[in-house]
Order: sequence, then C-alpha cells, then structure tokens
Amino acid sequence: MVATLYLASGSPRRRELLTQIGVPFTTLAVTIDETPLADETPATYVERLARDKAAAGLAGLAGDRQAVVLGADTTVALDGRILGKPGSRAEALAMLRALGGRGHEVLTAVALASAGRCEARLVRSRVTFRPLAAAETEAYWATGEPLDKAGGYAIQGLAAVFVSHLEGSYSAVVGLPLCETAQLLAEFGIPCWQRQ
Ligand SMILES: Cc1cn([C@H]2C[C@H](O)[C@@H](COP(=O)(O)OP(=O)(O)OP(=O)(O)O)O2)c(=O)[nH]c1=O
Repeated sequence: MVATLYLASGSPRRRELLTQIGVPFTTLAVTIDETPLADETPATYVERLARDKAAAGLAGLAGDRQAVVLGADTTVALDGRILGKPGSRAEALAMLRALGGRGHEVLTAVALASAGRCEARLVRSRVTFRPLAAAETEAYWATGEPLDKAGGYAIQGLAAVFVSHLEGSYSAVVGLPLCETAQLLAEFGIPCWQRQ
C-alpha cells in the first residue's frame, strides 16, 4: 500500500512543482519559527527549517502510521549571509541592490518525515544577476512580486530578466528540487508519475 503524502507548505509554487511530477498529496498548514539561530550557516538553517516543517506537519496528524509529510525551505545566501523574504520596500531594494551584477547561492532543502523517520536533501544552486539599475529595482518592487520570495525575487516570474546565468536546479530555486524530491519520495515508497 502506497503511503499518504502530505505537503506541509503554504507555498503555491511547491504545490505546482509537486503536481508537475505526478504525485498526489494533501496540503497541511504549518507554522514554525523561521528565525535563524546565532551563527547558523545558510545550509544548516534551510535543512533545519525543512525538517521542522515536516515534523510539525506529522505532529498535527496525531499518529497516522501511513502518513509521509514533506517540508521544504528555500533561502538566498550572499557571502554567507541569509537573505530571507524582505519585510519592507527598503529591505527588498537593499537585497536587490546587493544581488545585482554578481552571483549568489540559492539553497533549498526538502525533508520527508514519517513515524520514526526523517530524512532531508540539500540542493545548492548558483544564480547570477546582470547589473540592475535603481529605477529597475524600484519598478520590480512595485509589481508586488518580491514580497513573499526569499532574496526578494522570483526566477519563475518577472525577475527572469535579471538572471544571466544559472548553475544547479531550476526547480530548487523556485522552491522544490524535483530530481532530489522524487528520489527521496521513492525511498519512502512513493512513486512519481502517478497521474499526469
Ligand atoms: C529565490 C526564489 C524563491 N522563491 C520562493 C520559494 C519559497 O516559496 C519562498 C521562500 O520561502 P520559504 O520559507 O522557503 O517558503 P514559504 O514560506 O513560501 O512556504 P512554506 O509554507 O513552504 O514555508 O521564496 C521563488 O518563488 N522564486 C525564487 O526565484
């Protein structure tokens, strides 16, 4: 019997990506504390959050032995500094100014939790932005797109015109590394391509 998969995420991107690979799931709402710990590296941070989201989702299912819960987290790292979702216009403009004309890392972790088991994969991608003019970053902020995105941009959206180079996993930058997610799901007995 195939386990029941739950997606512990409010992200529409993650729902679309998981649907893309033909895996049926039910969405769960979870709330966790996303504050980085003192001296936490971006890699440790994203993996901890992905695991916390999966564990919080599983805890809410109260002993369902068939349940497998997927949690994921994405963050942008610039010179080892974590750039999360901008909380204000000023913060978004500062992030975009810092990202323009150079490369940065996007880290996404995916975690699966079931009764007595939790495993995670971390995927690093490198994204390079062409130089950005101040007027452009202001116009981009005005579109509303930066607000709920790590690093204040969406590669799958209007910010695609900023990206001169990508090395790594496109789906991971958007929010869920599909190759690694499919491999992890298979380890938990959940196949992809179940429905098109
Ligand atoms: C860099 C980048 C991030 N993002 C998004 C992916 C994530 O939704 C978001 C990072 O925030 P997360 O905290 O990873 O996720 P979330 O709060 O949106 O959803 P969840 O409920 O699963 O915690 O940034 C893009 O959509 N495109 C991009 O190019």
